[in-house]
Amino acid sequence: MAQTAPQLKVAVAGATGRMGHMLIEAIRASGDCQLAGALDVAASPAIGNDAAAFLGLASGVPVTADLQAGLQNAQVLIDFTRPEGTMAHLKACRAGGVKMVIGTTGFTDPQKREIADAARDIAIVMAPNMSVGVNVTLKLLEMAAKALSTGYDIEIIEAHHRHKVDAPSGTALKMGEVIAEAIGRDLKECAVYAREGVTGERDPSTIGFSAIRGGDIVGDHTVLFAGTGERIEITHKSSSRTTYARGSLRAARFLAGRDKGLFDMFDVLGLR
Ligand SMILES: NC(=O)C1=CN([C@@H]2O[C@H](COP(=O)(O)OP(=O)(O)OC[C@H]3O[C@@H](n4cnc5c(N)ncnc54)[C@H](OP(=O)(O)O)[C@@H]3O)[C@@H](O)[C@H]2O)C=CC1
Ligand SMILES: O=C(O)C1=N[C@H](C(=O)O)C[C@H](O)C1
Repeated sequence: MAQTAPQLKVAVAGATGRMGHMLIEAIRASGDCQLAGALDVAASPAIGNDAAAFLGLASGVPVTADLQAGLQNAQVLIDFTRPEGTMAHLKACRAGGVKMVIGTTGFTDPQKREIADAARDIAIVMAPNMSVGVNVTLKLLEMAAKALSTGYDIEIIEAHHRHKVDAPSGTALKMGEVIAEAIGRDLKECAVYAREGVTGERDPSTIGFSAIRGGDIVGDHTVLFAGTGERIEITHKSSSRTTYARGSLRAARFLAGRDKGLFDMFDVLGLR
């Protein structure tokens, strides 16, 4: 008799959001993962509906706001919601021994510390960008920043859709952190998030951020190293959210072999 391989049981938080839908579609198409739960806010009109109804399909998994019900069959929760939602899900996952892939952005430092603390009990992959391309770009930036640490002004420009609620994007901040670390600066001390009025000349030790919001832009990031007589631009452009969903499933599979610890996409992709 043919043996069927065991499937990874994955729950999705923010199941009716932009990423939630992409994830449910990717899980159904994967062949090795199974949708095991679908969470959303209690006020969502989709509560009680089948989580795959937006695809015209039946998964047998209802959208629920009850964390215990949504997590009871899951090995991993993939969370693309808001920081306050993620923190509530984190507590439930820690209590229930459910691993987490966290794609949500906009966390405060205390929230990040709480996530790191939870990783003493459960395995977590957390990254502001799950795409392979962005994570390879982060490695390119590390190299470029080291070579261009003096004589080049560093500016990070990001553009996203009109619905995005946090700025700068988590990816832009991560780019800033990677660059700052590569050249021995502290992003908290050198980041400039806004310029208006008489700003004075640019301080060469700063890293500037600019955020554009409009239309349906999926996510563009450019790091500009502006020198005298030349400038270098390293750009990544997302044209579809499928890359984030595929990366999230890679992260979920990576967690299948881990019991605890905090990991990122460098760990998942072997880029460390
Ligand atoms: N790491 C990565 O690769 C990527 C990260 N992101 C990040 O993922 C997050 C979600 O993005 P996106 O899918 O576009 O956003 P959406 O607004 O489309 O989806 C968010 C989902 O989370 C739900 N939600 C909102 N607040 C809460 C809460 N307090 N508790 C539980 N659920 C909640 C929303 O429900 P409702 O709509 O009913 O309020 C919605 O279903 C953002 O932080 C974004 O920056 C996005 C893309 C890639
Ligand atoms: O909100 C989004 O859409 C995205 N958010 C992430 C971020 O804040 O970096 C990743 C990607 O850029 C899309």
